[in-house]
Amino acid sequence: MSKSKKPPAPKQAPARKAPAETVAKPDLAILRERIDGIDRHIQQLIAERAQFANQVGKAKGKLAAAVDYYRPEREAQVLRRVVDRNDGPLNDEVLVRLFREIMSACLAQQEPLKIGFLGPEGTHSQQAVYKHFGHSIHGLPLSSIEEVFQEVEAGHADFGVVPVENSTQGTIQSTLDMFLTSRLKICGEVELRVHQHLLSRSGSIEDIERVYSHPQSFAQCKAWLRQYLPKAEKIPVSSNAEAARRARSSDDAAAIAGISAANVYGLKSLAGPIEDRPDNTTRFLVIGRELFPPSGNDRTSLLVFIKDQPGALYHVLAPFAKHGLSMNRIESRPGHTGLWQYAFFIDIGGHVHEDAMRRAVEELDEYAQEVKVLGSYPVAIA
Ligand SMILES: O=C(O)C(=O)C[C@]1(C(=O)O)C=C[C@@H](O)C=C1
Repeated sequence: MSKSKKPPAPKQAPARKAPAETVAKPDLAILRERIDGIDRHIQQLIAERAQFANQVGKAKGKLAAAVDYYRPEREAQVLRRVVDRNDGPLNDEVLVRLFREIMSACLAQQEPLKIGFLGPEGTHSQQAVYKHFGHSIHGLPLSSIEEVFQEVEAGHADFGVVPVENSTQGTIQSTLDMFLTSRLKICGEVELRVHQHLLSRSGSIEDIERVYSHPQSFAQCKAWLRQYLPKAEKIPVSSNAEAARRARSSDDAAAIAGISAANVYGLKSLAGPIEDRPDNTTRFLVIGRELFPPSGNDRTSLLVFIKDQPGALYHVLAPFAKHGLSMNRIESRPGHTGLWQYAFFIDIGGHVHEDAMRRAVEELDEYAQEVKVLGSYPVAIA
């Protein structure tokens, strides 16, 4: 969709600058009155929107649970329109966040969604949950990526959010490997800019003798640690939030974690952001029990099992090229069913309900031992 921009204002002769004393200052009381009026209007519109969303819920019929009302493809369309309409001054990310919260609250009128994530409270996974589902949800902090899959499979959680790759550190293999055997589907993706901080209960970096963090976060801050805390002991733990929990026990300990862990565990940020690359981003997948319809800008993830033989990779790639589909990512892993059998994880632009993708998958199916559609889901927004 093309972004409709306002036409440029007609050129005028530059206004002559008035002497300083004659420039009229905006009247604070008048401006606040305008803001009050706009707030009244926004509130009225939000209430009206919530009523319509409630009616949409009723139009869907008597459904069993909140998860049956959730429509990620529709939410993606709503948010893309927000981005298309945006002419500032707020940026796309901010506006998407606001509208996401409105939809989250509208959906929670039925019942809040239950979302499992790699806990405890304060992890980047929890931030990814809020970014994708808004705050009107019931978050379930779980102790491992495996447990997130199990809780969604068992129906105790409606969806799960798991990290799959980081721009600095690469793939999170334990997540990919879960898909080798899981029946769950990928229903969405979230991209989160990850900022790391050095957190401690003491106010000073000179006191720090031990640093706790997840191995991935240590790796993201390697150069910074070498420069500023070369002598401190680095202790790997299961999550950044666990690191923050440990760091609160003494003044000579610190954790590398997101700033939200500082609030949860009562710590101060001694330095941050401290990640070596300023564009450090983690991609998360939303996992659920069903496949949703196309949103208009989707990605499909496939798992293709293939024997290690000449031309294997060519046969995997050829059908997508033939049908004009672009591949974003391909990664091979040893399969789970036999020696020298390989599994390719592939991400391609498009949805399996669309013709080109359906045909490409059918052609691939003839050659591969097994093709598993892991999911077709809206491309991450802002
Ligand atoms: O359009 C729908 O199907 C709705 O239920 C409404 C709405 C919204 O607030 O816009 C709410 C929840 C869904 O996940 C998608 C959109």
